[in-house]
Amino acid sequence: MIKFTNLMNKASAGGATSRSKNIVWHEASVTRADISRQRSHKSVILWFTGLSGSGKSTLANAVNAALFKKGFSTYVLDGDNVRHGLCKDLGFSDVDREENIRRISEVAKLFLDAGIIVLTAFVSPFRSDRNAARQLVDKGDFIEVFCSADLKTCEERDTKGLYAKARKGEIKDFTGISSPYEEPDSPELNIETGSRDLDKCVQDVLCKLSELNIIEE
Ligand SMILES: Nc1ncnc2c1ncn2[C@@H]1O[C@H](COP(=O)(O)OS(=O)(=O)O)[C@@H](OP(=O)(O)O)[C@H]1O
Ligand SMILES: Nc1ncnc2c1ncn2[C@@H]1O[C@H](COP(=O)(O)OP(=O)(O)O)[C@@H](O)[C@H]1O
Repeated sequence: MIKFTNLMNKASAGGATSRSKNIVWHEASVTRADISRQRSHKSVILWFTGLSGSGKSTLANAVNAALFKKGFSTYVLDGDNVRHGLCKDLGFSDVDREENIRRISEVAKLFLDAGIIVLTAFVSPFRSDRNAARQLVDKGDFIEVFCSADLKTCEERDTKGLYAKARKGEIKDFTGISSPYEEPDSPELNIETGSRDLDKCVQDVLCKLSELNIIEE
């Protein structure tokens, strides 16, 4: 299924560009490189994507705890939480999801500039939106972590009872049921969160960070 892009939305995006024409970029006096040197680690965006119930929040928070314990500066941006504040005006139509991911991508980029390892846990079902997030930052700054758990497993877990509601038609546009999930083509990490032990999944992520010289084990 192809994502429906609202033409009105595109038109207002053009308006935003013209509104910002008198705005001048101000260079920071403390740079990301300065922060990185002081903290002895690089910053990066770890972008967890997958179906509801695939294990994004669990894995992102477990990786966060492991990194925090080692003394790294980290932060988790979680879909459910962000939708209580910054994105509380958004629903789950294709257009709203696109705007949700656009805002989160910009916020994640700010965390990157602040020298923080930022872990985002959003369904982010559309390839184009995830690729747009990737394009916002330099090569190597964006690590896509596909939480790979099939629909059957996620539905059996149904930790929030949302699949049952979606099957009964009580929630519309539910990912995997009545709204598509487009799997990543070539994520930096493909983790079998449907079948692999959580501890092993955490190790997979830490190994990747070490291999990429983001952290030193
Ligand atoms: N229609 C529909 N589709 C998918 N998910 C739904 C929906 N309605 C509510 N929820 C709950 O909202 C969480 C997903 O929010 P996200 O911001 O991650 O979604 S998205 O990236 O904008 O697609 C998602 O959280 P997770 O289960 O942690 O993925 C659900 O709890
Ligand atoms: N390897 C794993 N990684 C992450 N979650 C797992 C794993 N194995 C089992 N789970 C379980 O799957 C459920 C996933 O829920 P959650 O993290 O809220 O998913 P999501 O954020 O993708 O909706 C949790 O109950 C978690 O304990």
